[in-house]
Amino acid sequence: MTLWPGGPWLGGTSLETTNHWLSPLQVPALGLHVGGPAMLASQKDFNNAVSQVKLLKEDPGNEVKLKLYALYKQATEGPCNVPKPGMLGFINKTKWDAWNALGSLSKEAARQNYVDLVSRLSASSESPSPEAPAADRKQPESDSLVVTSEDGITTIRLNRPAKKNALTTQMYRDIIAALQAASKDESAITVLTGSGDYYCSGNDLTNFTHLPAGGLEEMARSAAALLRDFVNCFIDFPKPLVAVVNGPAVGISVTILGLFDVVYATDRASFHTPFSHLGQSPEGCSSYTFPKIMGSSKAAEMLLFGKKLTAQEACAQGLVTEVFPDGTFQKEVWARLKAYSKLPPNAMRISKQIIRNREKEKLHAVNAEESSVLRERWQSDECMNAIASFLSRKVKL
Ligand SMILES: CCCCCC/C=C/C(=O)SCCNC(=O)CCNC(=O)[C@H](O)C(C)(C)COP(=O)(O)OP(=O)(O)OC[C@H]1O[C@@H](n2cnc3c(N)ncnc32)[C@H](O)[C@@H]1OP(=O)(O)O
Repeated sequence: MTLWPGGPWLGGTSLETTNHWLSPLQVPALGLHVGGPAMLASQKDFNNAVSQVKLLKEDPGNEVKLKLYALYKQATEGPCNVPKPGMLGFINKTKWDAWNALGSLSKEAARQNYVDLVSRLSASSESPSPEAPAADRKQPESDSLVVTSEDGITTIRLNRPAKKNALTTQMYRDIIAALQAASKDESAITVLTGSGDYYCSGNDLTNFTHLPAGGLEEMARSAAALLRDFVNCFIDFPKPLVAVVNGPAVGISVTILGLFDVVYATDRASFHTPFSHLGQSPEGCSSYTFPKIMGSSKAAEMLLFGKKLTAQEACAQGLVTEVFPDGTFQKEVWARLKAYSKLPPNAMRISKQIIRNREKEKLHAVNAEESSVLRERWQSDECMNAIASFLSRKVKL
């Protein structure tokens, strides 16, 4: 919805009664000037600003347009003096509210505030956008992650195919940075996928071999903190997040799927969470999301006994949205995502917000608990022995 559908931003309005709930003293809280006439803009400055506003390259958004409207009315007509529109005149009522909220701000101060606001808008529309597509922003520290932005989709690609896209500590950090950037860029949808035949083989087990000066205890502490930050980014990610599961998925790459909005998988994919085999315990909020998604006994079979699911089974249990034949997987999935990326981005964000907000507090609490349990597990003999077995090539999952 736009507040000025099809018309000029500063279109007129017919309004009724006054209702001042925002006093002039509260106006500075909105970043508005209430100072004396000595520092105020001239009528000419104001007229220039009115012309300049029509030349802005970018639509400043409804909130700013509303502020501009209110200041313009205050500067040209003084305090709101027209009747408040009825409930059905929603747009006019919103505009009236904005004007009326300026209370008894003087015409001169309103003029100055209008000029200041337009000058800030002009400056920011001329400088490069801070929300450039991810492809134009700082790339990850290593080649193991590739971030691109195209057709309204930011794609975060795990790119370590020789190691089945196992996640190094640097990759966790780079994914965090990529998600933070994607949450602010211009794309409508964000995708996580993998290069090569695997989606991801989970945590790189050699992460546990780089012991810091503080020893095992310090390693476990810092890994738990990183894990918690990593999962928090998925919990809080504000846009539609889609997993394009291009092959088998193991460990944390499976558990975080419960935090994605949509999961598309090739029929070659499998889903494996061998935590008990590794002397570890679930993470990625799966101890909460999996029982919710698939029921407690199916979740237990995966999370306690490490049952590996085929793509079809994962789909039947609700972890995967849809399975595609491997031969047409990429073509079908990207065509669909391109179409979805054309949907109104704000509507998608808001819908996600409504769905996620109800759960956010719980998810953060679960993440904190899972990370702290793992911190202990990583220092256990069971875990150390399992990792040593993998690294000495005795065990493959
Ligand atoms: C900040 C810390 C947060 C921690 C969060 C907690 C996360 C928990 C988990 O994710 S638990 C799951 C951990 N993952 C695994 O246990 C998988 C281990 N890998 C395997 O079992 C197998 O490699 C396989 C089944 C994934 C694939 O088998 P295969 O097709 O036979 O390939 P290779 O084994 O020959 O693998 C090729 C190459 O990649 C190396 N590699 C694969 N996965 C990992 C891994 N997870 N960690 C380290 N290295 C991995 C493998 O060693 C081979 O390397 P090489 O060619 O021999 O140098």
